[in-house]
Amino acid sequence: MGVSLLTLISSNLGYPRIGERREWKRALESFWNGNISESSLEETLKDIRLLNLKKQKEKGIDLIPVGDFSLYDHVLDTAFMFGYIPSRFQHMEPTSLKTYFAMARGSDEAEAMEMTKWFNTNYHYIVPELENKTPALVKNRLLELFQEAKNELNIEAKPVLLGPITFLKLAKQYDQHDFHKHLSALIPVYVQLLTELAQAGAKWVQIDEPILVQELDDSSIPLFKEVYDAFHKALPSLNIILQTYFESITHYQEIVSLPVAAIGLDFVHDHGVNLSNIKTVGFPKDKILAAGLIDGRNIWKASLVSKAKEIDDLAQYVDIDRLIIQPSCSLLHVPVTVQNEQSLPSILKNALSFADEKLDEVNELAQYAKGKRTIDDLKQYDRSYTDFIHSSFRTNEKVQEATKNIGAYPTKRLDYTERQKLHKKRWNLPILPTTTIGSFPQTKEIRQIRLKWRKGEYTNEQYESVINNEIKKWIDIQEQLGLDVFVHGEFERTDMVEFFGEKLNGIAVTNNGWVQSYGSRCVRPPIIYGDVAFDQPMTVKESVYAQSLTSKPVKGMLTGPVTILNWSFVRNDIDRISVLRQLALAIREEVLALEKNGIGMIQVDEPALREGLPLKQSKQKEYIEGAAEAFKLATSSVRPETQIHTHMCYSQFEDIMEAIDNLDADVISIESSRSHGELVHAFETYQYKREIGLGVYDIHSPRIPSVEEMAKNIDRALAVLDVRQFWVNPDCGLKTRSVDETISALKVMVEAAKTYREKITAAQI
Ligand SMILES: CN1c2c(nc(N)[nH]c2=O)NC[C@@H]1CNc1ccc(C(=O)N[C@@H](CCC(=O)N[C@@H](CCC(=O)N[C@@H](CCC(=O)O)C(=O)O)C(=O)O)C(=O)O)cc1
Ligand SMILES: N[C@@H](CCS)C(=O)O
Ligand SMILES: [Zn+2]
Repeated sequence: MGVSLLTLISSNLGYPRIGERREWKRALESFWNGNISESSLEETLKDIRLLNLKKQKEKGIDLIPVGDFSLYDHVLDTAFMFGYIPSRFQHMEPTSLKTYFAMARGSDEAEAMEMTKWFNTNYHYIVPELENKTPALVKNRLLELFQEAKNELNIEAKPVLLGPITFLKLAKQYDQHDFHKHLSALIPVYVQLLTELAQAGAKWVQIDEPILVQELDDSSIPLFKEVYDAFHKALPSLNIILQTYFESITHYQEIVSLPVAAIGLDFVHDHGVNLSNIKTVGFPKDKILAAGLIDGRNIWKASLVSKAKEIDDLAQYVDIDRLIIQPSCSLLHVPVTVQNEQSLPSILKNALSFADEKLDEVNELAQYAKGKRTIDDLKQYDRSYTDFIHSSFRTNEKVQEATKNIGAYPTKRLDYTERQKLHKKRWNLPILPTTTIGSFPQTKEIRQIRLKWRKGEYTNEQYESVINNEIKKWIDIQEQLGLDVFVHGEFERTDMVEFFGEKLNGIAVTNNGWVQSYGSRCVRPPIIYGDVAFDQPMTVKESVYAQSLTSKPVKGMLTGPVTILNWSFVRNDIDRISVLRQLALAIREEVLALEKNGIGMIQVDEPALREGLPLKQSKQKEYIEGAAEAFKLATSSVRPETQIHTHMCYSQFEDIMEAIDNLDADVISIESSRSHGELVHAFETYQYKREIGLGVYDIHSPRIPSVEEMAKNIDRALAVLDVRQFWVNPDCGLKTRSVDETISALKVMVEAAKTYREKITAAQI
């Protein structure tokens, strides 16, 4: 250690994989569809990877990451590289792309691995399954990527890899008591990997241990010591950056004392705690501080003047030549560049900073730290954001007034058990009612017609008639399938959040602000830039039309306020709870409009509720209360006869059962099949009394599950839930599936429910 940086000063933690125009997604999907060969895929991906590296170099970044690029997910890459291939894929070739994609997406023979949220983000990772395997360095992909950067672009890159403790903490299919055994097996494999990198000339390696920002118990700390002592002992001259992000680290003193060259801390999302620790405890003189100063999670321009002051502040505790300036986390969570946005008002556009612009900000600050920029220079940069903040087009006084008087909106409904009686009488559904989550396939044809409509090549009437035809087609399909509660199919929506972002006042949407969500799937998070207000009904037309076609109940389908908040880029000049309340009041109006127009079941989706949970337990209660308040604000104004549904997916719910109960929804559907029944255990201890559908099949995989598989999932659920409270539904919406896959899988689902009903009726006789 004791490294001196000399001229080195700026770094990046990770760059978006998807390409400026989602070239990455298109290549992957073409390969999966059999339209391009493996070598053609590799070639396109290499081009994207090199372009990304080149851009970062041109932006003056000194430490450019490699290994952040992935063909699907970086956690899966880590598992794959170390040979953690679940037994159900063991018959496949361990290094082939086919095996890798089968693990991620499932195959005809084997279910996909579980996918869940990456900390508190809308990015999803594949959960490693250890199954008592002994790890080995099957293929050193980091070495290949390091050499590629060196040979092709003469870049001495910084390999980035997930640290062993975070990797194991995120993994499953092993006994927690064996944690240390698995860690001991992994350490030499990491050492081998690092040794090969060092031998190839790598001077810097970034090891991500984001688990350090969670409230780890004291017993975890010696594990970090064991790991990083081992790395240091084996490779004393390799500069390891121990990188954390998304919050402040716990056990500050112990962590900054670990034998690594640099500690990477987030100074944006740490609530001031990292800085305060530096000030009160100090920062080791022999270490480098990799300071995450530019927000990697939001899209507003930074105030470089304020950031420069933060650097000055840090420089009182850490020598300026021991500072690395960098974003707070990987830029995977923001779109590539503002340059390609043509439709935003210029005052808003000028206030935005995506990945490329953030790297410019990092570079500007690095120049400042080197004495090559003055505060006056930085003031120029800050002007456009200041203009935006002070502009009046963002303000809606009526909305501000309403949120100040939030107590005036009652949130208490008639008791759930009383409501349930009314609902049973109103709909008289069979036991184990079958339904779906909302969306049906968004086919290429629908998307292309939407594109034409947006370009003015289709009139509003033509577009609406296409959507209505789809609705009608799928109402008929649902009748034929024999489902009990229908949906209209969400064909008019690009995305469940973006759609509402487009319709509500105070929110802007982008043309090209894509961010990877899972696999090749991307989202364009809306930008909440001003006071949010309901303008006019957003979903009534389609729901009413669908309901007019059938005597079965059709669920109205909305996205809840918490999810809109968590899946958007949110203004940072007022607190999030105020924005949440504004959203809740806007959705409340839509709920009332649906009810007024005869829709009796209204589903308000909150899949992002768990995701917004603060990483620190101490802050979770406040968030949960705010989220429940917002959901109730949005949904409680309806008559007792109206049934409120909600839906959640992609998360662990075991620890928030009470919070889910507190939403006071009548029916909830939760994703559960991909976690192979783990959620079901929560109901052994938590007495959940409301109606509930635990997803009986995984919608991410093209595979059609058998009646037996679905029946197994129903069995599992009914072991802990009363048959009268259970609904049968898929895990999530079906927008990503093909028409054939959807119909085939739903046929099986309805058959599984019917078989079960008959079994129960026979048993009762
Ligand atoms: C439930 N999920 C969601 C999350 N976050 C959200 N914001 N929304 C969600 O639904 N987080 C958790 C999960 C993640 N799940 C998904 C599932 C599916 C997708 C997905 O399919 N994304 C699409 C993009 C969707 C979209 O906006 N489509 C536009 C078309 C845009 C486009 O590509 N246009 C083309 C022309 C049309 C064509 O040829 O296809 C073009 O411009 O060139 C639309 O429908 O109009 C994706 O493609 O990745 C995401 C998250
Ligand atoms: N209603 C939405 C929920 C996704 S989480 C859908 O079905 O796509
Ligand atoms: Zn879902």
